[in-house]
Amino acid sequence: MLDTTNWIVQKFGGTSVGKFPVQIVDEIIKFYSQSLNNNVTIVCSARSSYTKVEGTTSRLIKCCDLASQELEFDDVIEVIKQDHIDNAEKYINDPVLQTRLVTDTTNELKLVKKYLDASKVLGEVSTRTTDLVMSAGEKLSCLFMTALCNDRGVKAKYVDLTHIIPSDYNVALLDNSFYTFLVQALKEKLQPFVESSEKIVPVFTGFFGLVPMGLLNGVGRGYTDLCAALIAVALNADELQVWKEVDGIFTADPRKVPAARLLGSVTPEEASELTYYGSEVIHPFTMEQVIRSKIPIRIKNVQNPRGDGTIIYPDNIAKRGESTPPHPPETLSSSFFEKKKRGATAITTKNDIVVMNIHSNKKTLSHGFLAQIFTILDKFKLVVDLISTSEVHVSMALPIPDADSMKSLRKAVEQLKALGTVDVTKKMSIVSLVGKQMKQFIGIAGTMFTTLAEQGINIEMISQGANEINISCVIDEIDSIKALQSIHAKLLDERRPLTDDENTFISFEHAVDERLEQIKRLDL
Ligand SMILES: Nc1ncnc2c1ncn2[C@@H]1O[C@H](COP(=O)(O)OP(=O)(O)O)[C@@H](O)[C@H]1O
Ligand SMILES: N[C@@H](CC(=O)OP(=O)(O)O)C(=O)O
Repeated sequence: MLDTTNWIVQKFGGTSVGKFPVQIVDEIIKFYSQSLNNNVTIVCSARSSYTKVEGTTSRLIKCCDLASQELEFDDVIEVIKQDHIDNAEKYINDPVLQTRLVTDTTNELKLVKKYLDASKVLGEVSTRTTDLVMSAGEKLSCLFMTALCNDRGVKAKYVDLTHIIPSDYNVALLDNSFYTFLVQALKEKLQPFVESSEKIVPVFTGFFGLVPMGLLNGVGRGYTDLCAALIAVALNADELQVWKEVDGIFTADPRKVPAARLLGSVTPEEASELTYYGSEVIHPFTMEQVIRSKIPIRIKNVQNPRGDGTIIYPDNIAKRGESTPPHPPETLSSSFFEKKKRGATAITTKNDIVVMNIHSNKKTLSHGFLAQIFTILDKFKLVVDLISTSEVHVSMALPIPDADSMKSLRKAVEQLKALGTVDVTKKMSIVSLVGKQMKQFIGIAGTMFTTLAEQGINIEMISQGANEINISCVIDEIDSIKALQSIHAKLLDERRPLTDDENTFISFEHAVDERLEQIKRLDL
């Protein structure tokens, strides 16, 4: 028998809560908890009415920046307050629930003001204060979603995770011992719901506490995915559902490549690479936690809740309760296990890339040369996405998405000039072809680069990722859409004629779903 707990964790992003709250309650939470009779836990991010960059988290971070410069931030808090009060008045019908929500919202923002007033006097906002201020985004969003559930006939209870990590808890790294500690703490928060005879949906703030080095440094934006993953682990959930405004993971960004196809399944490694190289699908730290507990992740669309979505699951690990894949039950068709995806899975681009070339002046030994370069980059907190080196020459692609990182780059270049000649090319883009099986597929890199040449696109730098599931190159940003569309047409469009190398190509897209279905039918 499959070992199920009947718990499902549903994570809703900030723009989904901002734009589709009623659909979330009526068509998603109600469907799973009432029609399918699952036990549902929901985890929400801070609301964004339009886009994440203009959303509540971004506004709260802005308040921290202003306070650290001893500038006024009250206007920004007022915008957040008004936005949430208007929202409460628009969606919550029950007057008691509405009044309570408005009061709770006002009180949370008073607290934010108190923290920031103190910081403004000091002219410094500590990482702890930044975390406390940011936590308000998820608190406001979850107070609202709890009220909305109760208003629409789904019994729900708000759970605040801001203080789940004790203030004296100290670690230098967010390693497995930290996550194990957090999962245990989450289990304690969940216990009353698990033991309750009444069905109550816990609404967890998608902000999991004040981490020792600060959440932005330790995890970064998009932390709610990780929070939801840890809750799924604590519940031993049957599935973690990440609800977005896209049907799942496509072979390319569907906004840029109209011919992109929805993928039935991808591996966690592929999902991580796609997210890192420009397709913001899921926070990369999320996967490790749930996969360790053998919990599948499903990406689904709030605007199309009955769609299958995309499942993220390893192709070499048995699901919970399932025998290990190398020894499949004999009744499973052997052809099923022989299916191999032979080509690329998806293509993505990442803009705002700067290419930096450094030619050594040969005054340092080659090993010292690289060490010094990285010491300088580290000092200015600059990240290197791709690198190619020879003894005296280094080419690097660095993501420089904003004015602050550009300032850091300029300072770094000044210091790097002591090592040799440095040149910098801005407005570049990384094109990455991702696929778990690509490493056995010899012609694929050749086809990718020939396609770019045919389109007259100049390649500045090439790198085949060390993990062998990613082939990347750097091109001019202006050519990125043309590159995406032409490589997609050659290597990912199913209607294209197969190349010689690909005549054994068999689609693997629904492999995980199929495998689970077959095993369920066997009633092991
Ligand atoms: N390969 C891809 N598959 C699916 N979406 C992609 C891909 N690459 C880029 N995207 C874009 O990522 C976005 C993710 O969805 P969205 O729900 O807007 O994110 P969020 O959860 O952060 O609000 C979509 O707008 C989509 O166009
Ligand atoms: N609100 C946070 C956390 C988050 O995960 O957001 P979202 O789920 O909307 O990407 C952020 O903006 O980074």
